[in-house]
Amino acid sequence: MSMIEFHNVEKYYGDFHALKNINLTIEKGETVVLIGPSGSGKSTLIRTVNGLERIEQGQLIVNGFDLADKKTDMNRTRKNVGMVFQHFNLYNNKSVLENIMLAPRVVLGRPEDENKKLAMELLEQVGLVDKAESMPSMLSGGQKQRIAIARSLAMKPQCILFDEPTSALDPEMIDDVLNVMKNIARDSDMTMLVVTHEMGFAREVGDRVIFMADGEILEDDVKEEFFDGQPSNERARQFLSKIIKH
Ligand SMILES: Nc1ncnc2c1ncn2[C@@H]1O[C@H](COP(=O)(O)OP(=O)(O)OP(=O)(O)O)[C@@H](O)[C@H]1O
Repeated sequence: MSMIEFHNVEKYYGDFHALKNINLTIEKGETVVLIGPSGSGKSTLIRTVNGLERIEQGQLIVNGFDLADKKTDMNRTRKNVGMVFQHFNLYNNKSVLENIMLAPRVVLGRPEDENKKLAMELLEQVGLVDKAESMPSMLSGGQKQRIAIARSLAMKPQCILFDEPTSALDPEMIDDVLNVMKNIARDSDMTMLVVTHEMGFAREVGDRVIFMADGEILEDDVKEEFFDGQPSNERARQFLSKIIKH
């Protein structure tokens, strides 16, 4: 069974056609990078995978559950699908440790000692053990994002969605976050779907690169084909030459 399957998916915002005939299969353990110009539908696509956006037509199967089916229990589906946002979305009135422990405690009922042990291990993994008792307001953007990643991992999801995780960060923070993501891609069998403009990340750890424009997927290539060959789509070629130049 694949992790994510889009079959002829359509999504509208009122009259605006945001996703057009999306067909896409992502296998378990794959790291897929989604790129494209602003407004092309990348966020919309990624947000359909954990039900933050509902689809109007077609079929979207995530870990065996059909998200277009109103009877599907979205809470159950979401347990398996983590998400990391551009703006971190930490709970500002809770400590770093509490941010990481909250969902596993409430949603999974994980026992407190086991929950804390895993949270500390994850803090170690993202290099922030010394911040366990800090409040989010005391952290830099890069540190907040690494905590947001640890919080997502604490649910032990099978799939994790990243929506421009480094776009809101100062340049010197970006590598710390990308390195955490690279380690996850290398060391875990988690499926990762990543919207990013960081082509170094895509080249290094992506398995596939998908290019979207105007709500459509115009390219879906293994990364060697995308970067070392030339994307066959003209718009993808232009986009790539523009972002690689900058
Ligand atoms: N809730 C909404 N209501 C109406 N239109 C929306 C809504 N969300 C997104 N859109 C529109 O859908 C289109 C796709 O938006 P989306 O955020 O998915 O693009 P994107 O490729 O992620 O862009 P960016 O790189 O700028 O984040 C845009 O034209 C946007 O204005």
